[in-house]
Order: sequence, then structure tokens, then C-alpha cells
Amino acid sequence: MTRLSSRRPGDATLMSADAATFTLRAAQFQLATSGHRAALSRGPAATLAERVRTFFDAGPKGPALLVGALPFDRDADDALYQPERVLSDWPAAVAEPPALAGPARPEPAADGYAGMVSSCVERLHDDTTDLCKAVLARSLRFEAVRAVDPLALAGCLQRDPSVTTYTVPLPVDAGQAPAWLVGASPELLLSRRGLTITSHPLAGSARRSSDPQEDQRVARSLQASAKDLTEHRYVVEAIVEALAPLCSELDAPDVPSLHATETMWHLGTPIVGTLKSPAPSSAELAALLHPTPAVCGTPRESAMALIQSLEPVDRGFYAGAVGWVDAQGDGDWYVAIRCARVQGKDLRLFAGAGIVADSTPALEVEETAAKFMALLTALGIEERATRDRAVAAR
Ligand SMILES: C=C(O[C@H]1C=CC=C(C(=O)O)[C@@H]1O)C(=O)O
Repeated sequence: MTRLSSRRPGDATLMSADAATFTLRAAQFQLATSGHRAALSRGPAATLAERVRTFFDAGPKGPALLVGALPFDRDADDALYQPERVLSDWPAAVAEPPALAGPARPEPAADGYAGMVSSCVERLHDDTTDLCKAVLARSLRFEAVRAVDPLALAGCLQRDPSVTTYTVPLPVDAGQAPAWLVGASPELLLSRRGLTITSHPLAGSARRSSDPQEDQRVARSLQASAKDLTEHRYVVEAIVEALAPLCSELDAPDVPSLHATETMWHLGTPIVGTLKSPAPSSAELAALLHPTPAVCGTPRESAMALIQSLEPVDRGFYAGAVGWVDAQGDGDWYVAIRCARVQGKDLRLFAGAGIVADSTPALEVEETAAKFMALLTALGIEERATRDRAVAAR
């Protein structure tokens, strides 16, 4: 199977996208597939390992590969399928990203989101709850002047070399326009090659500055922020706790390091392990870890209940995971953040922030506004950054 391509997307003999085009482009690894040969039977995270095993055990013809997405909610159905073919040439965008037809429609408005954060902080101070952290998200809805080409949007997101861009077809009802999740994730949930696994959780964030000195000051202050270190620690603890019983070796540094995208600083921890044999597949491991406290919270069940009671929009596949698994169990799964659900002219951008007991509502509004910038910039509204920050924060 040809998965690794040394070709840079955009400079190849180009093919155009079909409604089932899947792309995942990381610094070291690129995968693009076309067509939809067979669907993996749909189901919740708890049954994914078994469904993947059954699929490959049947010895299907075609690429020995499943690609797709896990939704945020472990109980909702995932969307994995076997593609028709693995592309050796990167699929082309057929158009530029279209102009937006009007202003953002926030879901909820900034003051509504600040209110959600206040309710969450109150809950975190309540002695009768076991909640330690919850990640609260909001969205911005836009209409474009014409149908959005997911590959064009991904192409713009690829200007940031630090992220993994993705276009993942999503299930739609009969008769509806095709839908995709399109994004630029900085966060590796789980990668497996043979017995070696890696994960690179992120949590704790600050908006980068265009002034180099100020940018360094922001980075140092993030590294020293007790609130952000706490947010981060919950994520690393959950991942190490889940993986340790499956590994003969597992290494995670005690202190997180800085991880930069074009627009954000994050705290990150590189985790590396060796699986015991027989090793679970990458899909099984992703389903085990997901959703980590980077997108849900601690403990998972209490955080999930709070998210579902406070957020006005169903996350769908935002804050889920996107990736691939092959018949050997190898694969890569990225946390589905910094993304938009795209369907026809409709775009819904998502951003969330981890809330702990000493979070401040206004700062979490600003953090989510900063996280929208990757997508807003890709949509061509960078030049008006000041105004758009206001738009994103509204
Ligand atoms: C939930 C998101 O980011 C997560 C990943 C990195 C840092 C995060 C934070 O600092 O809150 C979030 O946990 C998002 O971008 O929508």
C-alpha cells in the first residue's frame, strides 16, 4: 500500500476531490484516499476494536485500510470506511476558499460563553462534585457565497507547517450535500507502528504575539502558569493511566514543554511507549483514550454530563478523533480540533478551552477567540485580524 508520499501537496499532478476524499497531512506522513468501498459497521467507541478486527479478519478486497472519524461522544456512532484507493498524487482543490457571505453567527455569543464558564467554575468549587476540569466549547457559524471546497480550505490551513491538516467525509442523510470535517490539529492522540506508540497531548494555551519579545514573554508565562499546568496534568495522567497496563515501557516527562503553532502556544508532553504483545490496534487505543481531558475533562463522566448540559450545540465530530488504521493495527489518530464542519455553503467553526477552578471567564472567551484564528485566517480574514478577533470574541 502506498501511504507515504514524499511529494508536497500542491506541486504534484493533481486530481480533484470526490465526496469521499479523505486526507491527513502531517509533517512526516501523508495519506490521501478516494472513493468509498465499504463502510465499517457503525457503532460506539466501546465496540470499535471488535468491529475493526471483524472487518480485517474477513480479508476484504481493496486497500487493507480504514479511515475516518470518531465523534466526541463515545456513545454516538463513529464513521470509518474502507476507501477505494490510496492516492499517490495529492488531490487538488477545485476552487479557492470562497468568500464569506456575512458575519459570524456565534453559538453562543461571548457573554453566553462567559456565563457557561462561570457556571462551570461554580461547579468546580462545589464540594459535592468530583469534577476537577471540564472543556467548554463554542462555535461560529458562517455562510459562504458558494459551496466550500474542503481541499481548498485544508490547503490554506497547510500554510502552518506545525499542524496536521485533515479533510474527513462525514455521514449525511440521503439527499443532503456532502459534509466534511476540515481542520488543522496540533494534537496527536495516538500513533502506532508495530509495538511502538506515541501520543502528544496538549492542554494549557496562550495566543501568540507578532512581537517576538512579547511572544517569548507569553510563552514563559504559560510555562509558569499554575492554572495551565493543572489543566495539562489531568490530560497526561489520564493517558498514562490508560496506556500503562498495555505497555512494557512508557515514558512521559514530568514537566511539559512548549509547543507552538502559527497562532497559539500550548503546553505539550511527548509520551512514548512499547506495547506488550499481542498489541491492540491503533483504533482500539484511540477509542480507549478518547475523549481525553484535553477535550472533555476529569473525571470523564462528570465532565461529559456538564458539557452536555451547558453547550447549546452538539459537538458531533468536533473534539473527536480523525485518522486511519490498517490490517496490522498500525495507524495515526489526531484530536479533531481547530476545525470546521463544512457542508455546502455552511461552515461551523469550533473552539474549546479547558476550565479549572481558577479559570476566569473573560480569559477563556479570549482563548477560544484565539483558537478560532487558525480557521479564520485560512478563510482569508487575516488582514482584518483586529476586527475578526472582535467577531470571534463576540
Ligand atoms: C479543545 C481545544 O483545545 C484543546 C487542545 C489544546 C489546548 C487546550 C486548552 O488549553 O484548553 C484544549 O485542551 C480546541 O482547540 O478546541
